[in-house]
Amino acid sequence: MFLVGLTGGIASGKSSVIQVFQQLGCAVIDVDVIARHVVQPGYPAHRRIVEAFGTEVLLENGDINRKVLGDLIFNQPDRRHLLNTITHPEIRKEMMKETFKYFLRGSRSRRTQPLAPALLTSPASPPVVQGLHGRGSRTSQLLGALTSIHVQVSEAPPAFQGYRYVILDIPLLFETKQLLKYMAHTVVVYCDRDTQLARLMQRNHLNRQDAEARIEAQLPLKDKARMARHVLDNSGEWSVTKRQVVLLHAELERSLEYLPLRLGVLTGLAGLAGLLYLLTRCLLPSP
Ligand SMILES: Nc1ncnc2c1ncn2[C@@H]1O[C@H](COP(=O)(O)OP(=O)(O)OP(=O)(O)O)[C@@H](O)[C@H]1O
Repeated sequence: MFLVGLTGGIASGKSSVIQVFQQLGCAVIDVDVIARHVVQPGYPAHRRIVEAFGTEVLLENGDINRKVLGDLIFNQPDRRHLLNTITHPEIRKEMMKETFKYFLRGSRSRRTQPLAPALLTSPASPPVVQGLHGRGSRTSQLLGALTSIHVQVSEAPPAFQGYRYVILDIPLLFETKQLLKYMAHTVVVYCDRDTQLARLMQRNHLNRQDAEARIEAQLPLKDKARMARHVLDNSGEWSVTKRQVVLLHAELERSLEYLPLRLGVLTGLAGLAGLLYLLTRCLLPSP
């Protein structure tokens, strides 16, 4: 199994893309959900945050008041660093736990493939995607090859159990960089700025100025796209984005990067079984 970090910008389409991966049967971990989970009352990070920042960061029900905490660390690098040193190890631990659960669970990806057939029967020929760094022409070639790739996705023999890769949805993957080293692949859900602005204004009912301020507060999406190994260009029609997701899923499924960990675990288990066998033979009296 290997990890795939997925990120993007505000309203660039991350949640929409994640939904497609889920429909394809992929394992997805939302790191934002984990970050909220580990600071709940009763967890070590909650206690340490209260020790470090005082009870004024608490709501009446004992939950962390994220707004107050956010204001406290705003423009305060030392305090932000302190908060990160409290939360990041807990987030990492939880993330690894969730990943391990997926490692143990069987794959649903061979059984649930509702999206790909729908895409294949779509009568519309896919428009050319104008991606970054000349990706547009390559993307359209790949889109043309979708049919053969789909066959590989859906008809691959059930030669393995467990997920080959897990997607981690990490909004600040490139900003904090903390989790980058664990990712075998990085994916950015990109869309051009005008489209991002229009979608953000529409979705959040914002005026242009407020929407622009929110976009400006983030690392530019173009920079994130340059740092990523894969870019899903969501500037165009949704059907085009869905096809890109199917292609990327097929590429990741074909990758052999899942093998080292699986072989390592299998070798470890075999070694353990051998050891137990030898111990039993030595300790039990022979008949
Ligand atoms: N290709 C598309 N065509 C039209 N609308 C789209 C497309 N992709 C996404 N949208 C719309 O744009 C909005 C933003 O998408 P989405 O919520 O998936 O983005 P996000 O990156 O998860 O946003 P955030 O991080 O701000 O929560 C939504 O209203 C969604 O329906």
